[in-house]
Amino acid sequence: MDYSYDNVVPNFRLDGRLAILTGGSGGLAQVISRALLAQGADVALIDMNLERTQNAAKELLAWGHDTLKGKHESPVGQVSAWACNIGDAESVEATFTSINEHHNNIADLLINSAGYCENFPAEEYPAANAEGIMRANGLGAFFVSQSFARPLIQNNKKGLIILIGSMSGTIVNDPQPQAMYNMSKAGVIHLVRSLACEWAKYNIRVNTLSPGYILTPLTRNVISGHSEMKEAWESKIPQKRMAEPKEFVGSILYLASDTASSYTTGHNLVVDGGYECW
Ligand SMILES: NC(=O)c1ccc[n+]([C@@H]2O[C@H](COP(=O)([O-])OP(=O)(O)OC[C@H]3O[C@@H](n4cnc5c(N)ncnc54)[C@H](O)[C@@H]3O)[C@@H](O)[C@H]2O)c1
Ligand SMILES: OC[C@@H](O)C(O)[C@H](O)CO
Repeated sequence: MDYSYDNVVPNFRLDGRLAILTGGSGGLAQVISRALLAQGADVALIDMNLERTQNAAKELLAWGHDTLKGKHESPVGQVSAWACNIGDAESVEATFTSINEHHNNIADLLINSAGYCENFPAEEYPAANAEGIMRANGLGAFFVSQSFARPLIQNNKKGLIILIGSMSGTIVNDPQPQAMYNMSKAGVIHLVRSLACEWAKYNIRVNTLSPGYILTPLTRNVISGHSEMKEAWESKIPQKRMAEPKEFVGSILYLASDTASSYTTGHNLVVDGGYECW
């Protein structure tokens, strides 16, 4: 047995890696992107609106230069910003090709954080909305995985995909009605299992990170003006509070690390303050 330091202690550095982070100007992405940069990765942010994404990229890089100076020997990574609707397969393919060309690398870490939630009673859910959310949250997760994996497979390079699911993929939230969001996230969790099995032979690991309630713009939309909603949610969480985005960084770095999670694929890592236990 090799008991050398490197064989025993996992390494969470991401030097030389090119990470693509969708939903790149969103609440969860703001902290995940900083963690990726801090660990040495180059980061390409994708979101719907170019200006917002460019602003997020500027803030990220400024944070990197202010905060990471002297923290590690490697220089602060490159950051880029891209506008793309992940529900549009052609646009996803073109964007991923441009990202790899721009960074002169093949992206080997994908974190799909793009997504949204909306509330309609199931019997009144408009068909166009149902299609829209399934396209973004469900098909979008598939399209970004395809465009990420193709060049890796062609170039025989290993890679890691983390699709952000939700506890809504395995439980039904209460009291807000969100059948299509729940269906989309259940789809993501099983998509991950399918891709993990198909792509293990290419050295591409695929996992889901499923958060519980996090304080971000997504949930603020739901609870703004409805403090009773937040109270109802928190009463059902054993830890009795919503999460902060920073509480997901450890899980992301665990799944992204080749040494810490080399034997983890097809997994749904639920981080929910204990919500699913009750
Ligand atoms: N906030 C929570 O409580 C919570 C809990 C569980 C899971 N999640 C999931 O975490 C992820 C991040 O959510 P967040 O809380 O940061 O929300 P957020 O609204 O702050 O960020 C989501 C981002 O995704 C982008 N986006 C939406 N549809 C897109 C599309 N079709 N193409 C490209 N970008 C798109 C939005 O513009 C937004 O910037 C989502 O997938 C969400 O479903 C959130
Ligand atoms: O289940 C937690 C999240 O997916 C999300 O915050 C919620 O479902 C929004 O209503």
